This record gives sequence, C-alpha cells and structure tokens, in this order.
Amino acid sequence: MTTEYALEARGLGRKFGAFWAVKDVDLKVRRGSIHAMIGPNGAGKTTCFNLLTKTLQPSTGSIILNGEDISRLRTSDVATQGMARSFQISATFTQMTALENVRVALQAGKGTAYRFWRPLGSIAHLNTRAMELLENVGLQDSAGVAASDLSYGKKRALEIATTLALDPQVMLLDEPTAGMGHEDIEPITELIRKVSVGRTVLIVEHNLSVVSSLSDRITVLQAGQILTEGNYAEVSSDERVIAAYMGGVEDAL
Ligand SMILES: Nc1ncnc2c1ncn2[C@@H]1O[C@H](COP(=O)(O)OP(=O)(O)OP(=O)(O)O)[C@@H](O)[C@H]1O
Repeated sequence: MTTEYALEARGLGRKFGAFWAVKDVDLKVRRGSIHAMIGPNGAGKTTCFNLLTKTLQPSTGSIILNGEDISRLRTSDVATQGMARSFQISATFTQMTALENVRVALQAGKGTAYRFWRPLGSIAHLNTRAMELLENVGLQDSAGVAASDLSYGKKRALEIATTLALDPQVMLLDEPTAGMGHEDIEPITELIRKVSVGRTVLIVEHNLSVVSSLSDRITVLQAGQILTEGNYAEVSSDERVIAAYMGGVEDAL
C-alpha cells in the first residue's frame, strides 16, 4: 500500500520507572523525504529512535509503517516490512573484512545466514552484490580490509552499506556523523543524500549543518516531547528552539 507517510508515530511514549523519556510523540515522516530529529542532550532522540525501530517497547502509542500498525512486531520482523536501521559495526564483526560484513548483512536480509548447504554459486552471487554495495558507498578499494582497520568515516560508510543490504524503503540513521572530523562529514553527508534517493530516511543527528543541508523536515524534541516541527529555516528561527539549546545552537544555526 502506498501511503503519504511512510512512517508515523501516534501518541508514542516510553517511561523508565516514573520518568517519561518520550511522551505523546506524534510524528509523520513523508514518503521519499529526509526527516531529521534533533534536540538538546537528553531530549529523547535515541529513545524515540529505538522505539521507532522496535528496539525498545513503547509504554504508550503506536507505530505505523506504510499504513500498517507495527507496534506489536518484533525487531526482527520489522526489516521484512521494509524498514532498517543503521547499526554500528559490532565488536563481533570488526575482524571481518568490509566485504564480509556486507555479505553477512545480505544473508541476514535474505534469511540465509545459517543455510550452509547453499551452493557456492550463491556465495559468488552475494559477493557480487556486496561489491556493488561497497562501490555504492565508495568502499570498493577497501573490500578486503578488516572493519577495525577502516578509518572512522569509512566505518560509517560501511554501516550504511550494511543497512542498504536490506534494501529498505525506510531507513533510520542514528547519528551517522557522530564523532567525525570535518574531513569525513562532507562525504558522509553526500553519501546519505545519494542513498536516500527513492527511500524515506529518518535521521537523528547532532550536527546541525548536516541537518540543514540534508533535511526536508525537522522535528525538534525537548524533554521527551515535540517542541516544534518545520523546515530548517522555520525551526532555526524559532525562539523556543534557540532557547532549548540555551543559545549554544545560535552559532551553528
Ligand atoms: N534505559 C534508561 N533508563 C532510564 N532512563 C533512561 C534510559 N534511557 C534513556 N533514559 C533517559 O531518558 C532521557 C532521554 O534520553 P535519550 O538518550 O533518549 O536522549 P537523547 O536526546 O538521545 O540524548 P543525547 O543527545 O544525549 O544522546 C534522558 O534523561 C535519559 O537519561
């Protein structure tokens, strides 16, 4: 079904003990758009991200993907519904090469990770597809390099390649430029722009210049709730947003 909004949250909330980390969040992510979620430290962005990707169970509300309520689905089932999140390449996979990381992601996407009896031909097929994905993110020359030996920027690019391996309609990226130096930010921003074509992307991002250059729409969270929403010009001139960042954001906006 094609709906105007690829992803929606309705009355989404999550309590930790008596504390609401996310409360009454209504979010609509328009199909084909890049939508950013920003907010000061502790605003609830990560919690919200984890709720939307079903990594965390909501205390209240529902999540609608392509018009279907996925609130009761398990994380593992969400990928089959066309939504995938970026994962940091986990410690387990750092010794594997870039190509192997993408191949595992491809196998996971196809549910063939444990089907060892598959003929070798299909491994060759997976390798071809994995190389295409590496090329897509500019890592074709790093295929044989262990993930742990990649530069910071290249690790992030590899994470995007492993997310793309699932060919998601809806892609959620959690702080893709976190901890990056200036030299890596621009290429990753361009990469996100490129791989977003034909998909819907929700991105949690601290770097406001990345947000301003990528996002069609921005939701600002504060203290677990939506403070405001709009395009970059709108939210960056909103006094409440500036106040929420306690002025520190003014220089960046
Ligand atoms: N598992 C948890 N148990 C208790 N409190 C939590 C838990 N996870 C998050 N919180 C609290 O919920 C609030 C929102 O946290 P969250 O990490 O979602 O914010 P954030 O906007 O992602 O922050 P940052 O920008 O610093 O990453 C914080 O006050 C945090 O301490």
